[in-house]
Amino acid sequence: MKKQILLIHTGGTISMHVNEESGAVVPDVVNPLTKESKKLEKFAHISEIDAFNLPSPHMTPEHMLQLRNIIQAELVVHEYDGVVITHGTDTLEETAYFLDLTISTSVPIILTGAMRSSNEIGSDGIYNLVAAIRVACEDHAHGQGVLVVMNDEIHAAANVTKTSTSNVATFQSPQYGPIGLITNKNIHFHHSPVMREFVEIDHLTKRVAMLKTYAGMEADIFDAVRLAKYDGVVIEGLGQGNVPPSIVESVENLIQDDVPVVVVSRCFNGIAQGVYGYVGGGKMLEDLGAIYTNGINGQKARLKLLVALNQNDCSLNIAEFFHNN
Ligand SMILES: NC(=O)C[C@H](N)C(=O)O
Repeated sequence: MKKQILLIHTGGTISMHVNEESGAVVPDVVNPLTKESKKLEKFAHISEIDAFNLPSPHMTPEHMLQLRNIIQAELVVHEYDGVVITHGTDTLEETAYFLDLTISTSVPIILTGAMRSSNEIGSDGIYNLVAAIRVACEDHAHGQGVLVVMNDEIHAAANVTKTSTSNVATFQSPQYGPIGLITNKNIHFHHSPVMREFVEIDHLTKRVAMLKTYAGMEADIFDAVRLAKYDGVVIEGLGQGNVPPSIVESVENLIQDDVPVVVVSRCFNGIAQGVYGYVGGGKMLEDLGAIYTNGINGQKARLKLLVALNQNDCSLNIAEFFHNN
């Protein structure tokens, strides 16, 4: 029997075309994917919702929360076997992770997108969408958390990241690899995320800033963040999570103001940790009260801190929440 899939569109290149006069890739008034319904019905019964039509750099955490609310409400009213979301690829990993942290369901939720718009040669949109629908129909996809399906691979939301500006194989999970792959005939899951996290939120009033460190960084940028009264700060540190000595005092000031400071690495791979005891070394920052975490990238650590700061019941200890992942 055909499965029931909820398909939610949010925009992105998968819903755009190249304007022949200007050569620019632009959003369509009518989503080109709506013309593809017949192709999709071969794989599942599809119910469609046009949530947004946004290039993904226009997505905000508020849109992500709206999307989460749509999904929660739909899953209460209908017995869907899976949910597929089309999304721009620039911030797709952020929406995927936000939904992963804030929706508690075993129903598969799959995000997909395209690197080439609907009328470009080698357009990958409809191909990825069909693959995502096939994965959403799979029994093995249940209970795996939010997944990203692109270019014949299945990735867990916490690990996946966009690695190339334009290559169709852009989505990779540097630490752990994909959790499954898709062939013409089959969907192969070969491992599962070991843990799931869930935070109940219904508002986003607290703000989190993220700063990337670099050789010779000066303190004034940090001080501007402190003056702007952000509620939390994520630092993309160097190597294992170290920072230039010039900013140590500013970090200390933030921590003394009770602003949680989470340190990740600007490295593509590996885990930031308090190892070095020199000025600005991770051990020193940890002793000052900076929070280290297990290998999520900066943009995801930022969302995780945002979600933690905006939790409904304040029961979550922020440092523990980061240490556990
Ligand atoms: N391939 C894409 O979808 C990129 C586009 N700029 C977006 O994120 O909306």
